[in-house]
Amino acid sequence: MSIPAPIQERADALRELLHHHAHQYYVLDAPAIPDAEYDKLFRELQQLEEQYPALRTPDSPTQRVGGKPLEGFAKVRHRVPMLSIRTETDIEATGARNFDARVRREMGLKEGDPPVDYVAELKFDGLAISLRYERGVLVQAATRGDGEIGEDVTQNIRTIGQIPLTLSRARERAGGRAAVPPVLEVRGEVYMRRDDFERLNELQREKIARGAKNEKTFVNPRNAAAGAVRQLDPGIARQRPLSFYAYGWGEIEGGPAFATHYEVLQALKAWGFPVSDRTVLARGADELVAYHQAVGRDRDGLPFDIDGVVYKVDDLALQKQLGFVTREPRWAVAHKFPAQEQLTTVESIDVYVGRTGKLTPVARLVPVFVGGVTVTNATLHNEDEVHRKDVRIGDTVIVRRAGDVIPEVVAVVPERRVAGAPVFSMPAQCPVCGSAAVREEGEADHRCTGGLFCSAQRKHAILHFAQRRAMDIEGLGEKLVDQLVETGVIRVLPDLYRLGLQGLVALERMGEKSAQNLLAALEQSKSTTLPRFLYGLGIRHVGESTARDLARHFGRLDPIMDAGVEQLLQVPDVGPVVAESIHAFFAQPHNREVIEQLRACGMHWEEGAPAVEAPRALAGKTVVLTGTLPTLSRDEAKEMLEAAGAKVAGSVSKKTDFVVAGAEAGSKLDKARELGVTVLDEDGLRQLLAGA
Ligand SMILES: NC(=O)c1ccc[n+]([C@@H]2O[C@H](COP(=O)([O-])OP(=O)(O)OC[C@H]3O[C@@H](n4cnc5c(N)ncnc54)[C@H](O)[C@@H]3O)[C@@H](O)[C@H]2O)c1
Ligand SMILES: [Zn+2]
Repeated sequence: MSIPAPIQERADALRELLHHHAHQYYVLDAPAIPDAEYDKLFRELQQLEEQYPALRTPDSPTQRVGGKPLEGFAKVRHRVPMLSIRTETDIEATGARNFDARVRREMGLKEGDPPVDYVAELKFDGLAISLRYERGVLVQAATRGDGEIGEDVTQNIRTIGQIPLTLSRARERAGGRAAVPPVLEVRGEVYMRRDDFERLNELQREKIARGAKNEKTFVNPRNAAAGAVRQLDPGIARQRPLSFYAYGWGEIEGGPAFATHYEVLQALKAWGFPVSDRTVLARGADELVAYHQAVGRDRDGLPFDIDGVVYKVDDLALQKQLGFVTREPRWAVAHKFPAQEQLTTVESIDVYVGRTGKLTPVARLVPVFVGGVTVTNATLHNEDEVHRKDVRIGDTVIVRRAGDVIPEVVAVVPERRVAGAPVFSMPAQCPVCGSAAVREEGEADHRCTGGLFCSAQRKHAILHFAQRRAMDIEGLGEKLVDQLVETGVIRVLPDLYRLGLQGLVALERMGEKSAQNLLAALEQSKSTTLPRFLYGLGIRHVGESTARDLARHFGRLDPIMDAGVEQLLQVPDVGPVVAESIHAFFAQPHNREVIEQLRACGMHWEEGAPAVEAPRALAGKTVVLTGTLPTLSRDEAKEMLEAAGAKVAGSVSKKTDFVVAGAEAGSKLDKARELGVTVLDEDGLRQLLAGA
């Protein structure tokens, strides 16, 4: 049959594309598209080749396993090849039934003949490894590579705690039948748990934030695991938390004879390998279907990623009889679940304002089915994340949803970017209320500064204002605030003081008595103190003690509202971050308006004169600490001294006023004596401070 030119062209294009992506995935551990996308292209080529067998070339991706070994690793020739597994459609039930039907046909079983026994296993999403033990000792670990030749990764694999370096002979000694064979190749999956993965990426993000070059975050646990195993530097591999499950074997020489796959797995367990407790015996297609469904239900709750389940014929003689096709055994099949990563398009990048005023960029997506649910948006965390991933409107992106983790944009597919797509920037104003949005130094998040006015923060602001340590409005709890805000009764804080009995009684679950009590509490709250009022405003970084300091320093509210950063810095314990935050808050006209309205509602407090700072007892004194004090730590002593106004210095000089010396004080004490500086012990220090 001759091949039509367009078909030939498409097949060539697919082969090239698949080669490219296989190289990215297997060799570089840097997949550029999600597996689901790769599988789609793969199936398309497979179908063309089935239709036109002449298209099938030995180097076609459909005829080969994995990728070439990476330069830099020694090569290992597998004595028993490491194969791939045929994937059944991910449509419910049919995957298992098709497989069972095929096996029965191959074996010449008829309807009414007994069901076939299978082992059902999880399909771990990691990296296949072959572990070679000679006389019970791990001598070599190799990746699958192209199935024939893998990479020697023994050094890296040795760092994985779950992989035994020597096989357990406990059973053997106990006279069990699981005597350790002189040669044993164990095959299994190296993977990374989801929590380990999240932690690793968190660390990576911190490193990048601190300016580390050549560091990156990982797209998914599989990618992180593969990257760690195929790492030329075992020092780095050691820092990556990896886990392992055994599910098969290669060469076995000597040792006990096994009749079934399941028996071998039990022996592997006895020799010290982790074997998943979700590995079960299943009889016939029905039990496979039930297994697929049960695992599908539990998938999100597993601590690691799986991309499906694997069914294997249990009887080893039958396995042999069924044999292999080019790259896959006929006695096993993978039955996949909906992919946890998919491609979709970013329709817009919106900025969401949280209840505490935090701005979060969110990608609105063309709806996509991923990890078993339809996802329409994904968090982009913060400005730096958007820039690091360089996500832009119109981009094709990989979205991941695994476990209960919220969907995330893991990467952009750069080749599919629309020309001229603008770089994303965070808005300078809060998209909800229009107040200035600021990002403090050393912080990743932008925040809305319109805390009192912003409707996104309304509930939070009211609850904060009402709490015991602020306005102390008894009876104004979370449920009531929700109701008041959601029904539109309260739009801004001062609306609280405009509540009437009738309006309140009209609310759900509000009796007349509690309404009266609330009104009384509100009335009472009008008479307050300046520190409570300041604290109640919910200015970022202004806790109760800063509110007290501000009130004491300025005496009245107006000068605080009008203070510049420099003036705010005069307040004890107010540093640049706090000063900026206070200044930004009062710079918002909306916030000032709300404060004016509150005053107009009758909110009042006693105002006083600005405090004259009482001079602190050790102001201007320089103190040096040396040696170990009996009860105070160095930090505690330093803190106490600084609170009393002293400067704590690192070395003794003529300018030193006191040296506080503990046990094992060294040269600093000698120097102090030499210069005639007063030396104190811990008691002396306490007396000095007490006098302060
Ligand atoms: N995103 C990309 O660009 C890209 C490129 C190439 C391949 N891929 C992905 O890689 C996979 C290709 O398939 P493959 O040939 O590597 O084989 P496979 O992953 O479909 O199946 C074989 C592998 O399954 C693993 N496995 C997990 N649990 C197992 C168990 N209980 N028993 C036996 N094996 C188990 C082993 O590592 C084995 O090598 C596909 O999922 C494909 O989407 C993606
Ligand atoms: Zn706002």
